[in-house]
Amino acid sequence: MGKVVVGLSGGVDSSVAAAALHAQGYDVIGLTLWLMKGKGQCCSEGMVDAAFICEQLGVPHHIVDSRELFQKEIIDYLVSGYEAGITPLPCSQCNKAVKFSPMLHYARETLETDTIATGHYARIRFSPENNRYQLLRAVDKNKDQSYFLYDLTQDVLRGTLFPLGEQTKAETRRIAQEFGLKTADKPDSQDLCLIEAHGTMRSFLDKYIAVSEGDIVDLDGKVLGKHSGIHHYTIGQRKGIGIAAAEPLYVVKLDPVMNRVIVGNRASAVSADCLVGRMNWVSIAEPTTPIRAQVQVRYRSPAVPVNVIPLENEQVKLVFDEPQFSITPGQAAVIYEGEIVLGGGIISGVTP
Ligand SMILES: Nc1ncnc2c1ncn2[C@@H]1O[C@H](COP(=O)(O)OP(=O)(O)OP(=O)(O)O)[C@@H](O)[C@H]1O
Repeated sequence: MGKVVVGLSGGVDSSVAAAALHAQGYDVIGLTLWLMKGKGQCCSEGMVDAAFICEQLGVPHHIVDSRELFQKEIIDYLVSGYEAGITPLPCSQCNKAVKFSPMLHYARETLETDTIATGHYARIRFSPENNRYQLLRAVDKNKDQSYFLYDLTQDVLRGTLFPLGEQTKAETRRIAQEFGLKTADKPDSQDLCLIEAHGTMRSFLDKYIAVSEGDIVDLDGKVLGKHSGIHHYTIGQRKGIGIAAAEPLYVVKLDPVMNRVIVGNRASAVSADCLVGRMNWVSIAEPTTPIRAQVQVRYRSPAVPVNVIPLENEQVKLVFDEPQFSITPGQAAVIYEGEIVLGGGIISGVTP
């Protein structure tokens, strides 16, 4: 069956991915990327649990110190994004720049194999019609992580296995019990790994970004109150604005130049279209004419019907059938056709 390098976080999903491939006859090698200092997944606790799983399976375990890469690609990216008034999405960036490509590189250079695997819930299949590896949603729609994987390249998809893509999370837990894995009852991670390590996004960002008080204003520029730094806010946010008003107020814009948070009613936080940059076309070649599709603008948002208009420089314009609430620069817009991820990119702005 050949050799496969399995990315082990120390959680139940990657443990089951490794155990299942091992049971199928693969030569499994566990690989844990050390991403941050501190306890928790991706950190010291995760490394120890991953080592335990490898010992249980009787397979080698490698640890690669990736803290510098994580700092540069994720922490610096987050901090500069929040300073600039956007709400960056770290997970897709981490998958692309910290996990998949570096893991595949390590597998090729050090372990002499072209195949890696992770415990992500998504599916990959080869389409002979257009000669591309396609990315699909997982069978378990509640666990589907395809949204975070839209930025993977054909080279990475060709070399990647997702052993959990066809099963539900409940089945994964049951299989973990059957294999008697130490991680079988380990709770699911609830949040971003960074947040689990730092408490809240706010406390994480406060370590890096100085408090800088400014005005909260309405759409006409009238000052309604004070904020303690635009990085504490995100588009569409309603709670925690701290201003009494006749109707609920939402954050509709963050202005880093004037250091202002702009708020308005719900109708003003709705957009008919948006621009998306840094597009990566996954399952199809870059289209040259508009296409009909569905788009997901946040991880937990439903996919909604959209016209996708290709523009120059890896950009598209999305025109929603129904205006969408809280389109947030920095988040990913992932374009689907049913189960298939056509492509995705980063929301760069909305048309006022
Ligand atoms: N530090 C790491 N080193 C190597 N692989 C990792 C690491 N963190 C995550 N992965 C891989 O990415 C997959 C998805 O990671 P994610 O952070 O979404 O965790 P998860 O869905 O809770 O999975 P798990 O239960 O395996 O932690 C994991 O199943 C694992 O294969």
